[in-house]
Amino acid sequence: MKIAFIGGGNMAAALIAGLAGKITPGANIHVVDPNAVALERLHAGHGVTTATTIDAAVTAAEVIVLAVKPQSMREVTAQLLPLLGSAARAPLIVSIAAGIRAADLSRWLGGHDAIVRCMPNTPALIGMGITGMVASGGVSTAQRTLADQVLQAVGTTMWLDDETLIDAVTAVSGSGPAYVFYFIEAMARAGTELGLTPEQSLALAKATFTGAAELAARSDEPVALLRERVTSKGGTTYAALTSMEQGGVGPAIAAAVKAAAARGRELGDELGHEPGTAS
Ligand SMILES: NC(=O)C1=CN([C@@H]2O[C@H](COP(=O)(O)OP(=O)(O)OC[C@H]3O[C@@H](n4cnc5c(N)ncnc54)[C@H](OP(=O)(O)O)[C@@H]3O)[C@@H](O)[C@H]2O)C=CC1
Ligand SMILES: O=C(O)[C@@H]1CCC=N1
Repeated sequence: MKIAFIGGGNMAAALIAGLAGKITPGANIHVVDPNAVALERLHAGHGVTTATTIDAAVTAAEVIVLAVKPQSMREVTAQLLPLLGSAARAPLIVSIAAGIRAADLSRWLGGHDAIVRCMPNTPALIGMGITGMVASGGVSTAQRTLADQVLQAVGTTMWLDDETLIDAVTAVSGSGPAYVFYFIEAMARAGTELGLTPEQSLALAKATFTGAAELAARSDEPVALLRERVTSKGGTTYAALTSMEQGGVGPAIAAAVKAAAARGRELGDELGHEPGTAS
């Protein structure tokens, strides 16, 4: 299987680390990015082929992953369009960009509608990603299977029928690793303020997240019950959770997740409209 990546930044690097040598040899992965240093790192690490501009090797691939910032997507599709027209067969386009809608991509790509819009996350780097995915009308069964194979190589996949839900996936699991890291940082900082060394505190916070997340993942019981088992009556956890309730932590997290979803929709509106027209 030949896969091309347009954009070789953070998320592409996480996906390539999970894919190269597993689903396909690194030499079958072609990466385009203007940054020669980033390309050299990917080549040295995974044996991928590289180019600084979109070339024929991109359209020779069965799958083209669009992994640029949403703001770069229009420019990239304009560069891709002439090459797509001369490709021997229509490749599957997989977009991982937040906000950008499949209909806009299809329009920018001259009506090409073999598009899977998906939202992975950076734990893909260690094969523990989760990806929400939606297929547009022109995606064949074989191409859907292909997209699933690619994203399953870096974790689990969840197919959705309704593209608008991708903004919710983005808000929960796409951006989610950052919320977890934020929580780990805050807990570790507090532990240091309580007298632990930074190393001790960080190790405790990280191991607690790993252990609790794994316990929740492996358990059939409700997460609320797992939480209650930690919470001894009148004990320390009760004191902490009461403080969180009083501080509005739950609603603040809900508001943060909704802000991410709203930003996804806003990016789609802002970037999807034709220049010079209202969005
Ligand atoms: N980071 C994450 O956790 C996740 C990101 N995503 C999505 O993935 C996409 C990429 O995000 P991320 O990897 O974080 O961003 P990065 O900025 O790290 O990567 C984007 C890369 O694309 C390059 N680029 C810009 N223009 C072009 C072009 N014309 N042709 C080829 N490459 C180009 C950029 O180069 P330069 O920097 O020189 O402009 C950069 O190296 C975004 O759309 C984002 O929404 C989705 C899920 C999770
Ligand atoms: O922050 C962002 O916009 C991207 C999308 C999901 C994770 N990172």
